[in-house]
Amino acid sequence: MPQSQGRDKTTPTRRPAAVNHYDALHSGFRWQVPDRFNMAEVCLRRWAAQPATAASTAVIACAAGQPDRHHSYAELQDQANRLSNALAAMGVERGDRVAIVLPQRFETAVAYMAVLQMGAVGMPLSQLFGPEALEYRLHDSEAVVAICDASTLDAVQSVSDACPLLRTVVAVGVQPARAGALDWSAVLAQAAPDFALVHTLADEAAVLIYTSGTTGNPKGALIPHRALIGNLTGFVCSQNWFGFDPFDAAQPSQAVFWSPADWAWTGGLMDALLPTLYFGRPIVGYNGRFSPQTAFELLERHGVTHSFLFPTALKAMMKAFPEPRQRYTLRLQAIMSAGEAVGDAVFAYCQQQLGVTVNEMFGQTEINYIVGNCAMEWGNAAAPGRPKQGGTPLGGSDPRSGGARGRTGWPAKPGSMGKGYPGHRVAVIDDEGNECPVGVPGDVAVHRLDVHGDPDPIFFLGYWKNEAATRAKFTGDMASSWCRTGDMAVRDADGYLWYQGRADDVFKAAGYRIGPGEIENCLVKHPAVANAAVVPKPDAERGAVVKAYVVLAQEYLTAQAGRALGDPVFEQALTAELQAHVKGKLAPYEYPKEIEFVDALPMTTTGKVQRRVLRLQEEERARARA
Ligand SMILES: Nc1ncnc2c1ncn2[C@@H]1O[C@H](COP(=O)(O)OP(=O)(O)OP(=O)(O)O)[C@@H](O)[C@H]1O
Repeated sequence: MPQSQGRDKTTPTRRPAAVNHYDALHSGFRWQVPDRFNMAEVCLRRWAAQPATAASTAVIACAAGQPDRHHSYAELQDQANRLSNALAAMGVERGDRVAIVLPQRFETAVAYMAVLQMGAVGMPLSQLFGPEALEYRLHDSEAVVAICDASTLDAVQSVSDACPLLRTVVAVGVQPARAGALDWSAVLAQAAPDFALVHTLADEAAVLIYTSGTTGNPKGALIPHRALIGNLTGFVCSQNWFGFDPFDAAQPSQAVFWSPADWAWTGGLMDALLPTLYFGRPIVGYNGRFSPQTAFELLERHGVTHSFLFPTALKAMMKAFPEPRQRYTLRLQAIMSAGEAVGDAVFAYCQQQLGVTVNEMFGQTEINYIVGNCAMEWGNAAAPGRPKQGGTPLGGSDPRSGGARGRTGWPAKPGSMGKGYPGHRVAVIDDEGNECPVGVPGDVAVHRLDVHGDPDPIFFLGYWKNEAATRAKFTGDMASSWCRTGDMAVRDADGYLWYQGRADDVFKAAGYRIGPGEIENCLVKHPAVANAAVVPKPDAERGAVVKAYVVLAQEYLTAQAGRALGDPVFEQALTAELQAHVKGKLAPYEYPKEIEFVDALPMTTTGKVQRRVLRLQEEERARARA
């Protein structure tokens, strides 16, 4: 699997002439987006319909202290059909929002497939959300049904009165059944096992995903079915992403996928769960808390070959297990990382300690998979344990044909987030919407039309009930203009983008533009530092000075023999050491004039540092000082 008979004709299959470099990949690529397209058709129905693939594993469900459970594509389809029928009986119609408030478990995959195949709109909500966050999203989205489990039922029920349109709550695995909630097993047992998929328009809404709220109030981004097609060049261009040519029936894959990214987040849903099912492979779903040890245990136990590991997870793994292969046997072939800048410390760790060139990706909920590296070097002997690969479906020389070996994509530059993936016209633009010259920072933007003038399918449909915010995202007419990401980058002479920070996080100190990412990355390279966040501290003379909030690595603290945080001598010495460390590596004006040691940084549920919270704290403190 995947088999040729299961291959859908809707995805980017065109092979340009054999080429060996980025420009040709880019210009040779044409989108093929059908009028009608449903994510559940390509992620599930085509596999479940074929005897050869129906019995293969779709989800490996794991939870601490419980045996692993393998669920096949056939089982996934059967359960999804039953749930679709049940939801229809509850009055759910095409276009209605269904909240899926579940962790990584088999039923979560069932819920998405059921909702998608009936043309309703899935709304992922994290199990980590408290009542306030849930109420905001359930109310704003006007969801009619919420599907929960024991980890989320109380919180959802506590706000259901405040969400008058929420008619039904379904509870997975909650025994005894709770008043006011329908029991999942009973609901599915009573429902019919056949369901006819709704052939949605490619442009029709599939999921409503609220952004993580790193920079402000979360906005609901409405994502159409076609966005999965838009993501595909990213998936297949990512370095050895699926470890096989997904369009080559003669090369069955052994790829196994796992990501700690919550399936309720764009990264977990659109970059892990759905693409794994799209390629007919098994995904490990771990229902439990992330820890570096759990991560390595899962990678080893399931022989995970492909993982989306966001930078916060990788940093924690790097600090806890600097040499993991001394303890764990890993089969990793590909790591994608996104959500925050990867930085060269983590990049080096992946290459040297995990044996994989990390493929950094950049995107956002609204336009998900737009920039990245494509470091495929077919027949690359430097990558231990990596099987021989097929050619990229987007073109490129194929080593099996005896043609030229070497790069088919574009190699990763450590610290850079890569180039625009084929099919997406990506640029760095200024305030007026003009492309910035090489080396000049600007806003990363994607054009609605690709290099051929065809609409790029990756785009969201707009923000839910927020036309003003939708319009503000574009430089002009929504159908034919640039869409700003709100993230700053510079482009180098080779066309690689170097992340500078969110427009909101970049600040000026003593007249210099400071992008926090570079300084944070430098701090994390010091063995004492587990994580860091850099923000401006208001300063009467210089406007602002660079301030770093630092979380120390547990291993470092343990080795300090009695010296600890709170001891001013220890803190002063360490501050001076960290300042010298940054001064030795970056521009003189970039070193943090002030360092504050903290136990933890404010994070979103998706594992991103909320610099905004720290910045506001600094502003408040400055007001109090004045
Ligand atoms: N490779 C990367 N390097 C640096 N930052 C990245 C990278 N990939 C993604 N990001 C950051 O993540 C953002 C996308 O995250 P997401 O869509 O989850 O919402 P959010 O921006 O965190 O939430 P909100 O819009 O509510 O503040 C990007 O805009 C960018 O700031």
